[in-house]
Amino acid sequence: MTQRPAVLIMQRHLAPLSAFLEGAYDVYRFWEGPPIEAAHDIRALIVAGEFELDKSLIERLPNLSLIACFTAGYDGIDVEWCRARGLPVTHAPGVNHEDVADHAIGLILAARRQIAEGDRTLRAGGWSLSTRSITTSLSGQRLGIVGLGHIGEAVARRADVMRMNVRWWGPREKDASWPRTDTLIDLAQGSDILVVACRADENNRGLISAEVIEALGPSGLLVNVARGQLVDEDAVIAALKDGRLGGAALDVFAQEPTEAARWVGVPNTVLTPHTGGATTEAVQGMLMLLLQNLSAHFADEPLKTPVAD
Ligand SMILES: NC(=O)c1ccc[n+]([C@@H]2O[C@H](COP(=O)([O-])OP(=O)(O)OC[C@H]3O[C@@H](n4cnc5c(N)ncnc54)[C@H](O)[C@@H]3O)[C@@H](O)[C@H]2O)c1
Ligand SMILES: O=C(O)[C@H](O)CO
Repeated sequence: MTQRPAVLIMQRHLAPLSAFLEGAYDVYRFWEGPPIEAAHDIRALIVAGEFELDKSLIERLPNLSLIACFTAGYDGIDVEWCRARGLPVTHAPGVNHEDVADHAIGLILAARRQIAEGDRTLRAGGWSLSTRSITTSLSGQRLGIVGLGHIGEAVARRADVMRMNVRWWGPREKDASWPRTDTLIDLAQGSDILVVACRADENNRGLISAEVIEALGPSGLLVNVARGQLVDEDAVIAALKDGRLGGAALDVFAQEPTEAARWVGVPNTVLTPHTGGATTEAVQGMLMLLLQNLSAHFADEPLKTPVAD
């Protein structure tokens, strides 16, 4: 009988994948203890791309031949380093972007129309007939998108229907229906709402800097559905506290899970725990790609969705 390939799942929240892998693979789980005995057998790592992948672990697995990333983002993986060791990396592009775009619009609505705050006020008995909050209309708002990839485009399409005025910025010009600004600062200065939707890598850490936040200004809303490391989070908190930034609606954070205490007393924020792409449907699509990549790899066939660059 030929030996089944062994795979190692790195993060505990990916544990449900075991049930789909065990038919074809010997499955190890990192949180159950480093796979010292099985180190020689492990052929693939299964990872969530937002967590830093420990290079020293990779070096301890002599027969590792694939890094299979369950997620769209792969910022935690040093792809060049892996490539230099002949280790291909796969990910799950083009599967969860519509859900993330829905989430971004949800965050914008929650923040601008005070839906989350209204819910809190009502439940605390704060609804009185003597006052009524007046909120901001989304129609006509200038929406800036940082990174016009799968998510950025899906946000732009939704914003068009909602009669917002869309512009975008990214390092490369591309054929798109929406105008691209010359610089990120131009985009921030000319936006009421700035949605961060780009890939995160070592070159764009802190891209949404204090200067960009300043340019967005006291009535601007910052939305981040991409990665926390793209934003100078300390600068965002400071600007929110002293009114230099109007609001922030965030699904991703510098540290995940973010400390609840970090957000106490930070006004005009709507926060969600990195659930933008977490729908049953998207997860099924991501699982499908993971299984296809693994079986292609072990059959010596071309990978379905390798990291392209
Ligand atoms: N919140 C969530 O649950 C969730 C879900 C999926 C993806 N994400 C994150 O969102 C990112 C984008 O996802 P996608 O599916 O749109 O990926 P994508 O590859 O389709 O698009 C990424 C875009 O970023 C652009 N880009 C690269 N570097 C840039 C820079 N320095 N400045 C501006 N733009 C830049 C690229 O040109 C590309 O258009 C992922 O890499 C991931 O980190 C988050
Ligand atoms: O990149 C993704 O697919 C999501 O952020 C989940 O990690």
